[in-house]
Amino acid sequence: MGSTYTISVPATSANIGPGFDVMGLSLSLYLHVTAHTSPTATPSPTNITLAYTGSNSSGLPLDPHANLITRTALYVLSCLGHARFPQPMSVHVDNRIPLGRGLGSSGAAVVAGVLLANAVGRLGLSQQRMLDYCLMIEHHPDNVAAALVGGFVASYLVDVDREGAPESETTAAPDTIAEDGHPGVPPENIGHFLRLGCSPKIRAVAIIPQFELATAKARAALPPSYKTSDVVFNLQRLAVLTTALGRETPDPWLIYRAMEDKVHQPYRMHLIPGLPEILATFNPDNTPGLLGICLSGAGPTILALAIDNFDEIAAKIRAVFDRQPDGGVETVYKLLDIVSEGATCIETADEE
Ligand SMILES: Nc1ncnc2c1ncn2[C@@H]1O[C@H](COP(=O)(O)OP(=O)(O)O)[C@@H](O)[C@H]1O
Ligand SMILES: N[C@@H](CCOP(=O)(O)O)C(=O)O
Repeated sequence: MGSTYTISVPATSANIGPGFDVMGLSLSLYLHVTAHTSPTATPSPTNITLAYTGSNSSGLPLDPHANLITRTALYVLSCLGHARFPQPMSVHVDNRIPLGRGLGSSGAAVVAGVLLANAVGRLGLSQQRMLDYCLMIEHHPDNVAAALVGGFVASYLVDVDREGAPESETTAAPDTIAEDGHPGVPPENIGHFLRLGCSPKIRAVAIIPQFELATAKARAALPPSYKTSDVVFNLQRLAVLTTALGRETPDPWLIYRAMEDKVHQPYRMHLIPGLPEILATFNPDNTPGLLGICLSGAGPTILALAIDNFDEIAAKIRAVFDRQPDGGVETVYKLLDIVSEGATCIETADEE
């Protein structure tokens, strides 16, 4: 008898201002992957037939060795001695997370691939071990940790020099890392995470420009070193932010200031028309309900955390994009919840 595996992975917003490569929030927008065993299908070198539906799939490769989800799954299986899927399977992807917008689409794809391998190969990997595999593909832990465990998550990689973690890449795209070759069996426990409190009153206003910005390009814009005062600026804010979002009644100005950043946003301004004005203009006094505003991940999406007046906040941010030169920047608005559940995988036995 065959089985069906249904995997859901949330989108994530990384950084939340000062927490570059550290913080992630999981959001109510999902990548869904369904895999059916096809016992009567002819075996193939990978045993995978891949198909996509939905709008966020154009241009994505259907070759199992090139596609980020199946490539990740094949990588995990190969580390554990399986050259391919144990039996022929049709894998169907319904992706609601827009690509290259700073909402963690690649992190979600990697997490889905690891969960898929774990399920079809009956590998019995712990959540911690799954994170190790994710980190061999996507070297910054913020998106994958939040997508895997859900909620408001802080994470770190162990020291690369002493404990063998993959070096945090600044220029390589997630896609190029695994295509370069097999990243190798991960060392144990290379990433650690902690779920933090987040008030249920907080919702996420996501303003998504209708252009893609590859994370690799936005990472390449960052400088090789930082001024001590800029690092201290971020550390001060990050320490406050970790607790400020969890208070039952969020303090808007405390959070607003705690979401400022001098480590990545200033260097990415030129890649997102409107970002300087958006960050400089709106605050809790002139925009009631607003708690804080930042670039989501590597951008170009803007993330505003808020407790009220969501549509008004969205309209103000969108108006800035509308006013940009050469006809403005088209945007889509999504009001998202911060979800406490991370990635899930459910197995059901097919009826005979
Ligand atoms: N569902 C998916 N299936 C296959 N590949 C995906 C999927 N989601 C993302 N990717 C890959 O990740 C790339 C986007 O990654 P990235 O530049 O890091 O942006 P994002 O901020 O969306 O994570 C896509 O161009 C694609 O190559
Ligand atoms: N910390 C990373 C986060 C990238 O997130 P994504 O959603 O844009 O892939 C960075 O800022 O580069």
